Amino acid sequence: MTLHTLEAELADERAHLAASRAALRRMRERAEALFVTGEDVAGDAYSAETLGRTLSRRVAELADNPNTPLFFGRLNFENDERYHVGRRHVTDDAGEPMVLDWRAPISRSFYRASASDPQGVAVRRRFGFSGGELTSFEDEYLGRGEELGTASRILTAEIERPRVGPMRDIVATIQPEQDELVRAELDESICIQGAPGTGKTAVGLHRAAYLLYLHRERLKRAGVLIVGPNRAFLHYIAAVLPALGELDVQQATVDDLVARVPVRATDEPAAAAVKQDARMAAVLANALRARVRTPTEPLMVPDGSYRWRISTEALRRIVDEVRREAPPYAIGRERVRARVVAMLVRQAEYTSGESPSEAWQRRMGKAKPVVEFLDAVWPAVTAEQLVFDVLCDPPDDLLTHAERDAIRWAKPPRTVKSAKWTAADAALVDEAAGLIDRVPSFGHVVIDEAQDLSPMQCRVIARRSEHGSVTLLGDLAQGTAPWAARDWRDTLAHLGKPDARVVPLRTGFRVPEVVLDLANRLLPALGVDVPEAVSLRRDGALRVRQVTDLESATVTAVREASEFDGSVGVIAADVAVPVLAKALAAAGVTAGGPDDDERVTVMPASLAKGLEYDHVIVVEPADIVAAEPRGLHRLYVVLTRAVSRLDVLHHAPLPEPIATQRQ
Ligand SMILES: Nc1ncnc2c1ncn2[C@@H]1O[C@H](COP(=O)(O)OP(=O)(O)OP(=O)(O)O)[C@@H](O)[C@H]1O
Repeated sequence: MTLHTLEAELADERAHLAASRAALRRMRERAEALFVTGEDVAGDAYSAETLGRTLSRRVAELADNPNTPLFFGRLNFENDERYHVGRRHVTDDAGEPMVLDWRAPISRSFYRASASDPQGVAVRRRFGFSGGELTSFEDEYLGRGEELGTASRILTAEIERPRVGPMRDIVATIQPEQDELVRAELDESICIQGAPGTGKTAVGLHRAAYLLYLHRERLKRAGVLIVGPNRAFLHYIAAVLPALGELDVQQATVDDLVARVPVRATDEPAAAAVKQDARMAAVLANALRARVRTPTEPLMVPDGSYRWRISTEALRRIVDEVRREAPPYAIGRERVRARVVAMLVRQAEYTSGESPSEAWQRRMGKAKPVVEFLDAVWPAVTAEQLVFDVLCDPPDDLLTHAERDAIRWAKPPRTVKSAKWTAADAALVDEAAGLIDRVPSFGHVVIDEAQDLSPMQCRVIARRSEHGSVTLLGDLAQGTAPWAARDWRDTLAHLGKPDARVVPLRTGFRVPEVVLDLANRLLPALGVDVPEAVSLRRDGALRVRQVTDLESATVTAVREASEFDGSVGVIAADVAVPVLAKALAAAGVTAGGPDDDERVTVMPASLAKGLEYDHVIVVEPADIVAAEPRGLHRLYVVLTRAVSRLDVLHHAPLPEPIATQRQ
């Protein structure tokens, strides 16, 4: 292409961008006008409110961010059809498409077409932007067998771009192996095993956006949930889905999901290990089942001049039947009540020849002898009470003596209300609540950093995805919890999705090759069978230095790092964080904590999972390793947070696997 035609093409594309922006503005104005008149057209207050909410959401979805390009690609098909591909549909006043949503079926070829399978695409064009300004483009003549693949300059620039602030979407550069996962069917549950920086989180979030686009009504009703390991992580990913126009997604940690009791205590490791074990589900189920008693006497219900009677035998049959049906406990109680009332109805009909009224039936259901009977054979119980009783005196059916001792309350609280629950107790209470009543299920749940979920935490999520599907994201090598998974099949079984496909992702988009080489030296010591990531990035820098004074070396390293663009993360053992933060403050460096959006962050190693910084300064790896039983796994997580440069500062000798060069 000559310079002249190149300039002319750029000018055309810029004109299309401007026209698309104007069209989007008009779409928004129309939505706003509808929003204003919505109240007049809706028949009643309720519909007005629902319509108002839908329209105001629509207005919000059509917001245009001047720094985010409206389109990032173009497809020219062999049949001369031409489409721009972007973050959302934009149509002109006549309803003709100006930009196609990246999730539309036609857009799929933007991600999947290749020289060997052009899918009817003659030319694929990628656009380069700088701050919302269209600055360049790159053409691939797939129809002629030409393709750039990962050699694309625009892809490389996007991957190597300095990071600032929260995570961004990757719609412009989703890779074919990622796209296959993003566009998997709603009914399919998938587990993605990927080394650090292979785009698992990105894929999970884009899959959520894709499914919402394709199954909007169904998922709006049931909901989509993203589960992340902690608040800092949720904060980091929070902007991705709204940037893709998806505002209706709930984000939570497992602790948020089970927050029906306040957490005011922590468990000893031995107690936590037992409480997080899957057997606790059976312990609770057995304890609940044991509350149901076999009726031993007949039931007499006085009713005016009558006195109805149900024999012990008939009552037994009712209770046994409901037991066999095994509904949630509270529903079981109501079923027994309903069947008792049905027997009373039959007796009344037989005696009077008439069907008793519904009011009579309600009255019978609440009659004192009926309630006393229910309280005796199928007593009502709360989830809190059930767990309280189990922890006061753990039953001996499934746990060993030592395990029972580990979880037994040393000093039992006087009442359920005064109990000091731990995080693991909260999951037990949630389990109990799930045994007692039905839990509404989300349509789709994305679970990030899933390798750290305990069996009981998996069950918390399983209850909320029973009628939906899941996308499980994780890396067995990054498992730091005592109960971290060693085999995805176990996690999937606890999640109730044993047949989910386990798919590996291997191409690393974050961590430069030199840094990955260092981190990969830890892999053989981690005891898990996972493939190493292969980095796409040949740039980046690694410095490993032994220093005499860690604090002053950290201050110097932060100053040096601040010379470059992008974020700086100082990661150290949790106990060292206050000391380092103080040293930085004393030196006049502004640094934030996990929840701030400062350019420099001092991050405890235990919260670094899932995050990334352009420049990472790891302080004293030996302390990070020594701080916890799975310290080497933690170090692997920490070393793989760097996007461009990694400084390792140590005073003590480096941990063995990274002290020696790999052969
Ligand atoms: N196709 C892509 N194009 C551009 N950037 C990408 C692509 N895929 C991933 N990235 C970038 O690579 C980085 C790592 O992605 P992400 O956090 O999703 O990886 P991850 O596998 O979840 O990592 P970890 O296991 O460390 O949590 C992010 O900055 C993301 O934007």
